[in-house]
Amino acid sequence: MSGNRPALVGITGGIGAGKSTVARIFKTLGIPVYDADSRAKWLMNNDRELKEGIVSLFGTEAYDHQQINRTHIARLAFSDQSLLSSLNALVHPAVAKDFDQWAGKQATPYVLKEAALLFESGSYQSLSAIITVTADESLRMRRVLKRDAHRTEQDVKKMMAAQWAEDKKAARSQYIITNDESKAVIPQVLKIHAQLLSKISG
Ligand SMILES: CC(C)(COP(=O)(O)OP(=O)(O)OC[C@H]1O[C@@H](n2cnc3c(N)ncnc32)[C@H](O)[C@@H]1O)[C@@H](O)C(=O)NCCC(=O)NCCS
Ligand SMILES: Nc1ncnc2c1ncn2[C@@H]1O[C@H](COP(=O)(O)OP(=O)(O)OP(=O)(O)O)[C@@H](O)[C@H]1O
Repeated sequence: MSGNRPALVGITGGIGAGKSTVARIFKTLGIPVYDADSRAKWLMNNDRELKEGIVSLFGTEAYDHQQINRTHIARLAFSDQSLLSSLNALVHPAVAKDFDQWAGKQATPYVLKEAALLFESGSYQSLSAIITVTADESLRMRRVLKRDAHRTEQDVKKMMAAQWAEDKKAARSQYIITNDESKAVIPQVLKIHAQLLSKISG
């Protein structure tokens, strides 16, 4: 993990695990964070080629006043595995390219790519290390239902079914952060931050 560009570190975890919450702590340490969910949406709203691909998959209803219709796309994609794979095949390469450009502009020892699907999308292969944030499924479900009033338990179950199980992600990760409210999170972040800095400088 050396060179002029920052080392690329992924932070992942299932829906509701607390990736964004943990990533915010890294941000307070000065580490730039690329938020794949929100960049994906920005690209889906602004990249002409991507927009055309999405309309061809989901129809003109995919956009409402030039903005992606998230409810429409989520309802269809999370109920149809092949449609979800086609959506992923359009969006993930665009996000990978955007991340690469973004990372090239950062000047810190490492940057974080925050994404729910680092393993599933294969993008882990271009990263030096992966941090997985874990919490059990029932806690994740409770958190998401509390955070996202528009989602039902059924909606969240479908999203979970489209993601790898946490233990499978954790087994392939270099660092694990337990975010199940049994263990303080900040000390775990500080330890990993120090380990990453030492690995990069050494
Ligand atoms: C279906 C969409 C429009 C729903 O938008 P919405 O604002 O309701 O949800 P949001 O994007 O915030 O996602 C919430 C969570 O759902 C899960 N999720 C999102 N996309 C996917 C996916 N393709 N497969 C599995 N889980 C997913 C993640 O845990 C994510 O953090 C949106 O999630 C989307 O476009 N997904 C496909 C693109 C993608 O894979 N984005 C993820 C980052 S690359
Ligand atoms: N340790 C914690 N204690 C209490 N609430 C928490 C904790 N960690 C996360 N949360 C809450 O749980 C919800 C989910 O967390 P967060 O949005 O960080 O998860 P995420 O993994 O980024 O989810 P998604 O995959 O949906 O983007 C948020 O409302 C957040 O405030």
